[in-house]
Amino acid sequence: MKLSFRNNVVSLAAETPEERAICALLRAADCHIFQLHAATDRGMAFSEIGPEEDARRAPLNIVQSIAPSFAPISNLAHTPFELGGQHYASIEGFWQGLKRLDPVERRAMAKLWGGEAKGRGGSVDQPTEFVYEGVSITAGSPEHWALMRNACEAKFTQNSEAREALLATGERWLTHKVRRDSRTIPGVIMADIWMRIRSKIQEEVVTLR
Ligand SMILES: Nc1nc(O)c(N)c(N[C@@H]2O[C@H](COP(=O)(O)O)[C@@H](O)[C@H]2O)n1
Repeated sequence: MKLSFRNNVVSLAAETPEERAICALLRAADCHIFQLHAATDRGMAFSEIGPEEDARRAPLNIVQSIAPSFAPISNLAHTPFELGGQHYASIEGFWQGLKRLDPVERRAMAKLWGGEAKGRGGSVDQPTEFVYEGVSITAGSPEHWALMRNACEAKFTQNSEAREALLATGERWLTHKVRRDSRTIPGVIMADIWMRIRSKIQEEVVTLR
């Protein structure tokens, strides 16, 4: 094995068939992070930490423009689900519909997703009080957030693509930082909802094994 250290890069070149076999095995860990153990000048060892993204444990900011593998987590994504006997095309369609007091308009919002749901919803202010399933709710209250949590639970339970995307975030911290934070569902509350649902689904997966 030839060993060199130049420009902060440790290079190892296989010379024997055995060493080439080890290199072939390590191809599965291409781009993974390894920790260097070099306590003496006789040799060294590298222990695997894991894939780069997981190893760095960088928080993931869940927004519509995130990498496609995580995009179904976004509230704007087209992730059909049902709640209270009603069909919704996205969480955003559900959430923005709560701003409409007219049931026909609320149902129309339920069919939307993406920028259209966000844009049409943003064109009206959230009334301070609104009624959902016969219950009067104060905008921006924990009861309002509970509606978001219920809708997200329905989405991640019923929509396998969204559930797999959420599980694929592993243990990473989730955030929801957007240009202008919502006054009714602040980003920290939204991210907390996703992480709590993720923990619940992870526990269910473990119990099913
Ligand atoms: N800019 C932007 N990108 C995304 O990917 C988003 N999910 C959001 N925000 C969503 O908008 C809703 C709150 O809107 P209001 O403050 O009630 O108008 C909520 O679903 C956020 O996730 N923004």
